[in-house]
Amino acid sequence: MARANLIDRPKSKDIRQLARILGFLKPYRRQIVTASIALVIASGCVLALGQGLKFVIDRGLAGGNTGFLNQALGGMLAIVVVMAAATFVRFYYVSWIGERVTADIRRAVFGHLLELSPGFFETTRTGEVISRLTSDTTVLEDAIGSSISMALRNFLNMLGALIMLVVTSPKLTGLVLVVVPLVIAPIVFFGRRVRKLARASQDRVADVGAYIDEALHEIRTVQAYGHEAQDKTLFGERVEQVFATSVRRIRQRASLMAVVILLVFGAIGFILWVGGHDVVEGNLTGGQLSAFIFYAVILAVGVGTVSEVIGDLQRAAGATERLMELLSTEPEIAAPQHPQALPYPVQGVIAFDEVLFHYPSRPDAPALERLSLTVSAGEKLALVGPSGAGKSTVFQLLLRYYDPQAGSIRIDGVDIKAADPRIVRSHIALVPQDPVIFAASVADNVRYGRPDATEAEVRAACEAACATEFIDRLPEGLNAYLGERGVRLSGGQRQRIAIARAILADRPILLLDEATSALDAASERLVQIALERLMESRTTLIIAHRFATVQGVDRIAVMDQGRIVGLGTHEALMRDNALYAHLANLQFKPVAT
Ligand SMILES: Nc1ncnc2c1ncn2[C@@H]1O[C@H](COP(=O)(O)OP(=O)(O)OP(=O)(O)O)[C@@H](O)[C@H]1O
Repeated sequence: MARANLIDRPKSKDIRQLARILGFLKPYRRQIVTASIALVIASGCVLALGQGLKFVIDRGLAGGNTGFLNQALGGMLAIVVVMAAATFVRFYYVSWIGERVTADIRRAVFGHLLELSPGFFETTRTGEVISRLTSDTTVLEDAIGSSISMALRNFLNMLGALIMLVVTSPKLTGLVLVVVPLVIAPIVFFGRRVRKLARASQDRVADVGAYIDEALHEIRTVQAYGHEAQDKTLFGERVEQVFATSVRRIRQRASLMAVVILLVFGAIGFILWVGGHDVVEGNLTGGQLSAFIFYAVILAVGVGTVSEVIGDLQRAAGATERLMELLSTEPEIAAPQHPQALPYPVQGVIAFDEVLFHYPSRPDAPALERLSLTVSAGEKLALVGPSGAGKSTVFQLLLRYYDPQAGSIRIDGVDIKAADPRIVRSHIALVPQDPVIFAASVADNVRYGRPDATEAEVRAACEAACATEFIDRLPEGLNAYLGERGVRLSGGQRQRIAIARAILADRPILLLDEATSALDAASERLVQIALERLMESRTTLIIAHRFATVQGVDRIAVMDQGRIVGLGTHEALMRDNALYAHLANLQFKPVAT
């Protein structure tokens, strides 16, 4: 699929990709301007310090004039105070912008993901999407909140320092321009190797983590098969790999430090030597030479930093591209420009007319083959059929997760393709086969479809769903926390919560995918009562697995290979429809009493 390729495509390292976040920066113009002003002031102060240094040495020290010395030091102190204040403002605002924009991007991407049709998630690995939302945004946060500003700051410093160097001594500047690259190149080279090895170390550590996770998770199997000794050996090998990789990194790092010291001090010494001759010969003052060294160091630090953060910016460019790609994915199912309204109130008449549909990933296997079916308002219709007949697909299309390739689906006479999918869905309640329970309280789970419902309404819905019986026994009743995926509830209890949710949502159309899992007799009976209450006066489509259900509905549609092959009451179909009779004997569980 095209979308899957899109996800797997290697990402560019082109820094221009970063321009795509400009839209997110726009609302924060004021902060950006403030930070930029602070940045320029701080840079100016750094450069002014060099002049202060010159002044102190030439006028104060060399001149033996303590008055000048006091003045010069006072001036330098003032510059330092301004620089500290400007640095505070710059750091605060730049970091603030980084965090703010990351938060905005996270919200925008997540909000957008929720709008995408289920088809997108079938062809995209969820892990990949999660990683984009978490780690890619963190990479961006680092870039906006530090790397970009570091690059800008050092660039400004470099530029200023270069100008000051030329002003101070054009001859020495020529020398510096030759020496700085010679000093920086090996530092950058070793720096890259160290970083690469650091990443390798992290990967090895991740291997160790994964191994621990597996072994401890499966500790029962490990012990049952007496696998401890092998695990110790295998784990030991991984740990040693981490050690070996780290040692390589440490060696590089130690060399890097030695090289830095040698080169930097060597270069300073060399310039001092050349400049010293100039001072002796009277071409340069001591202060000028000191200022010169000062600016040369700033220039070198600037070059080093910029070349280092370029790697970060490239990473950020890749992250930006991945995030913006998600943002620019168009939902396949969207409301038309002028959506048609459903009549008010919605009666719940459903009509499938010659619907032909195949899933996007399986173009050669139609899931529905020219299916036609009409369900009148308030009718209860059961869908039965062998696995893969297309029963769930009927639900998916009615909820407009996909559009059919041919034919139409209407609700109260309105083609759902012409309506806003959100409005269509707002008239449909879904009770899936495996009820979805969110990690929240009972009340919040029931309120899911109607967040503004009062506590009394929630309780009434729970009562109608025969759920108060167990809810009241939970330590905090309606406010009890249900744990991730509702692990603290039994199957029958989860179903009743899902039913309460649908009762509270109170929508004219109900889609019910009956659970296949066996419940104990008492639970089964309660679920049955709850379901009957839920179905009352609603148009209901049920994927039925229970005998009590097919007996209680108005009509049953028998599906096979995407078609309807029988339609009628249980008795009539038992008599006339061989497939139904066969399925009924095989599938329907007897009613529990
Ligand atoms: N997301 C999907 N992508 C591709 N094919 C799918 C998808 N979902 C279902 N199908 C295919 O479409 C056909 C109809 O599936 P559907 O889930 O509607 O059957 P069903 O009658 O509900 O089956 P069951 O009772 O086992 O749930 C099957 O051949 C199935 O393999």
